[in-house]
Amino acid sequence: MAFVLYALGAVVLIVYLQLLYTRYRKQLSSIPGPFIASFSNLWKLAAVYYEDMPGWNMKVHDKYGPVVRIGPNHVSFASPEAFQVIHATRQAFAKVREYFFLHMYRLITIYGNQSDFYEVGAPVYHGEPLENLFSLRDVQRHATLRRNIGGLYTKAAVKDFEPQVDSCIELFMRQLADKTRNEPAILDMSVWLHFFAYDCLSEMNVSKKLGFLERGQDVNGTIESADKIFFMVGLFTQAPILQWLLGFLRSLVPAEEAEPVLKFTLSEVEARRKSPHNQTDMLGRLLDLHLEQPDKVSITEITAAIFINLTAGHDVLAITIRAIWYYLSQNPRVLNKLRAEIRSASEGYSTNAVIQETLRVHPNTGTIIERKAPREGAIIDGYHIPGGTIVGVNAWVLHNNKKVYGEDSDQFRPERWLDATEEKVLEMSRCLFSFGAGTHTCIGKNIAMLMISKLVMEFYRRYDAALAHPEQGWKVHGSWVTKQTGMDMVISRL
Ligand code: HEM
Repeated sequence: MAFVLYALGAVVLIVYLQLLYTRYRKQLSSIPGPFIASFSNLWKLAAVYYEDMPGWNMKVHDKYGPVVRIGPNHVSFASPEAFQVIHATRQAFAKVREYFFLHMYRLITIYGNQSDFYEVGAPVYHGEPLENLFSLRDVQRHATLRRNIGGLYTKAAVKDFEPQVDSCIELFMRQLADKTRNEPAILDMSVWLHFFAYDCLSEMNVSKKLGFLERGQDVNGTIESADKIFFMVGLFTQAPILQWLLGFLRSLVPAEEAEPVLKFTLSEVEARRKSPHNQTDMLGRLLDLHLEQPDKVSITEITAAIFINLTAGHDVLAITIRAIWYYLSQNPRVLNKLRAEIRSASEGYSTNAVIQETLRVHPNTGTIIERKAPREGAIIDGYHIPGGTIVGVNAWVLHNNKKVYGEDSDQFRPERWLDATEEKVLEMSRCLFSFGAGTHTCIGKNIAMLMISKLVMEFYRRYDAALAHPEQGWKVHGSWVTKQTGMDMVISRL
């Protein structure tokens, strides 16, 4: 009995000392923020659990200023200057990767203050993480892979994928024509636009649609299971002990069983290697590169690239497309301008402004994008940040900066991109964080822009979309990603 009491006492003492150490950790204790965040990850966990991280993150910056401690070892920054230092320059900070001792440390403590966010981007396949551009935290390996395959993602290169995009738009338009044959139809566009994004991405990567548009439903629950993974990852990566638990749970089921997209990718790569044919899609291009220079890209890297293209791309694409539909339905003035441009078949300048402004008002990531302060530490916005601290900027916070975007930064106004001076446009573009920044800028940006601009032009040439229940608005799930649901819209022919 006495032994149990001693043991309990020891645990309580360790936890108490741990709390004190975490709360008053040298240098971070002077950074303002919610009290609970100074010694636990509960603030971050709750913000994600209640699906309002963008709102909570903006509020704490309004309350505490441009530098806020949002976790024991996590600091959120708001200023464009901090954004440049942490994310956007050549010397920007690295993605989070743990040192061995810290890894051990977080396993034995419930307050562990490091997280290894990007670990989750690589499913463990045959005992090894399937490392890809998103998950790679080794700066050198990331740079080499990006150099080797980056040529396939340039604006010029992705133009070759136009036939795939056209075939998906055609199918989508056929479905809409069918549904609106006799009268306007009410469709949940949060779902239909996701079907388009996913089918189109799959067609571009492996010349195969997943069947969402054809059948008008979430085939094999693929989107539902992706949603669950995104939610779990968003939540569990907020606290190290949960992240460890997530890793453990994931290790119980073979990755290709738990992640249908991995299973699909593996079978597509294998089938194409067995019977190669000249397919103008991303897989074909990657295999050509492998045949020409096998040392440049391995089959494992090709598999990983297709896997991450499909998983990293569909959800964020759908988020941007939904936001365009939503904001256009709320802003007839902008929609009329856009239509006039579409009718006159002009350059697409205001289409770009609409897309740009949508990416600004509704960024796809809802949390800070985590980076690690270098070993020697850094001075950011007047604070000395010790090495190893997790730092980052939340796009929702940055995009609401009134000095950069004006007093009406909370309004959807694409004209801000058209009327501003060249200098101002440059400043606003430099702070646009929706596609990430620096060496980790989204490699799929040109693919996304091609798909989005073509769909916008085709849809609004033929249809109108108005919220069926404008008083309800939509539901934004502000977690790691900022997915929207509940977008019943009346679709009518023009
Ligand atoms: C509107 C659509 C998209 C948005 C807003 C978007 C956003 C982002 C963001 C914010 C990052 C940086 C993440 C970080 O640093 O943690 C990123 C990286 C990435 N994205 Fe996208 N993305 C989009 C579409 C796509 C598509 C279509 C693909 C694939 C074809 C793709 C593939 C990737 C990959 C592979 C990375 C990792 C790049 C690297 O670190 O080198 N994305 N994306």
